[in-house]
Amino acid sequence: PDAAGRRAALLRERIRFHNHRYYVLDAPEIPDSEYDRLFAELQGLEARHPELITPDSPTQRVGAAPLDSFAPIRHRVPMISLDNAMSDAKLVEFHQRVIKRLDAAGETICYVAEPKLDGLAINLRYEQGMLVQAATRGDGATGEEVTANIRTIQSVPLRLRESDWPAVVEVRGEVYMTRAGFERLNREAAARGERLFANPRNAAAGSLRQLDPRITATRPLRFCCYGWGELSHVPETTQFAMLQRLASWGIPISRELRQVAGLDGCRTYFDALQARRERLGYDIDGVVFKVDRLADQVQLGATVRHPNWAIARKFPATEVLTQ
Ligand SMILES: NC(=O)n1nc(-c2ccco2)nc1N
Repeated sequence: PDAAGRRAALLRERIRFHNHRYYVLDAPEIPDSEYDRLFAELQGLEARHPELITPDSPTQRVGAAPLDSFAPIRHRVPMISLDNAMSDAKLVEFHQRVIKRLDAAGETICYVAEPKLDGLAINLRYEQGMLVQAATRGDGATGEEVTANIRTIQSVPLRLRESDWPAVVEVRGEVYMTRAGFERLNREAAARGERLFANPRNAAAGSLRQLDPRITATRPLRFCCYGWGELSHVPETTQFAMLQRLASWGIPISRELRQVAGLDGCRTYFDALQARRERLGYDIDGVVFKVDRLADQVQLGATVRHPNWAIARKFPATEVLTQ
């Protein structure tokens, strides 16, 4: 490609790097003014040479035409939901079932622990490293295609970093809104005399359900990965290592992700997150524990409704007193 093509490719790569630093790592390396200059230069170059525009260009995040409806998408791997443990006794029962099914009496099971985000579950499909499709969970078997809306979320990479990813990578995670983003959104809606959202989860769901991606683009949505769907091959042997790999490809994962040892490790993590619940900056309704070894997950399998290798240890419902 000629000089303009090379310059466009360089700008895309540098803007993608700085987007990752800012939106995924929350650790920008350059001031906003320099970022804006790079972005404006790429926009100018693409305006003069439209043939240089690529689907993964950072300028292609805001969709144009609104849709009439969302297309149905059948999940290659069903998106099943977590079973809930509403008490410590139920967590003990879950752990004892794991021990029994793995015939692991006397062994210490390693679990992966993370906050249970209160948003909505999404599947992101990447082919050859490019984001090609995004779908809601729906009923677990069939969801709705929301690709244009998901592309407006800055923390969702349009193209995976590195090049050691499998040909097909389906990323699963939660689209959510921080409390600060939710409160700013409602302040702006109130100033315009519009209806307010009841909570961040409804605001996130409502923003993704917009047929016009230009509206979604104005909403402060975030994405956090917690797992995966179809993978052409699985390059790691544990849940924790697999999530670190997804993070190396530019996918945001929870900074609260931890490996914990056995039932006591789960209890300690649960108590710690419950104590910090109000200071996280985003709504969680519990913590999730998953058996770390993928071979154990396969051996434990799943029922029609839930995996046998994961549990959501929920917080007691808080009494919300409506004024
Ligand atoms: N909502 C949430 O934070 N989830 N949901 C899962 C999940 C759902 C099915 C398997 O894993 N994991 C986490 N952290």
